[in-house]
Amino acid sequence: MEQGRAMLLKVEQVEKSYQSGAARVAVLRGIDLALAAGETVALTGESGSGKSTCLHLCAGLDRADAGRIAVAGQDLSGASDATLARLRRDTVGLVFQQFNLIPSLTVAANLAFQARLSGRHDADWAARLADRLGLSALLDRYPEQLSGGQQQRVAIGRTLAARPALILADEPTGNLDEATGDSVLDLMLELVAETGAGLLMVTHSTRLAARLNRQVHLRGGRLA
Ligand SMILES: Nc1ncnc2c1ncn2[C@@H]1O[C@H](COP(=O)(O)OP(=O)(O)OP(=O)(O)O)[C@@H](O)[C@H]1O
Repeated sequence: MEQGRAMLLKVEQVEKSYQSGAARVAVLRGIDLALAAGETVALTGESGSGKSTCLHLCAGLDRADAGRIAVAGQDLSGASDATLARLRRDTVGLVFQQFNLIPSLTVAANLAFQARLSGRHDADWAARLADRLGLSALLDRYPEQLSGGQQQRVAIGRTLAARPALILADEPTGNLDEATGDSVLDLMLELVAETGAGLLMVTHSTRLAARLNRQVHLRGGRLA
């Protein structure tokens, strides 16, 4: 599978544990994962199994205790904080459960924010995204004037607007009802296909997971 396809994300024997009181709790005990450009992978696992931890490490938001993670050929292990920040600005798009919208900016400005930072703002693409995400009538509103589901769609749009090579999404449709969640996932998959990005998406739903190219399951600190 690796031949001829650029590996966007390569995780090798990654370990991570947390201090809990006097004890050290091993959350990831040597996980391996490879994701190619254009590939969509669902990451499932019980609550507390380490899915968010895995995504945080891949985004360079936290560092692994052992093993190696490379994103678009960049090794994160020895990378400086500045390099990791640049990677998040230029290469990786994050959609987390907390939407982290900027309260003082309108929906339109929130949508454009990431793309502007990475120098990839494209007004036509942003307008198309807003339209497809059902946000066109809400562009002048502020985040506090939106429902949870609307905020989630802005968070998704903001990430896609910057056309990241790798999208890391933590339950991106978690706040949406089933029908809206389905249509937002449809759209995400369509846009991911259109931009050629790779997608690693955490979900609790086996039904949604089945719609991605591949499913990996985290159990006992290992991926299967
Ligand atoms: N910063 C931290 N300090 C200590 N323990 C942590 C920290 N972050 C996560 N943990 C613990 O690590 C384990 C894995 O957490 P994580 O959030 O990665 O799981 P998850 O699979 O994403 O769970 P959920 O599906 O409930 O979001 C949990 O037991 C959690 O309590």
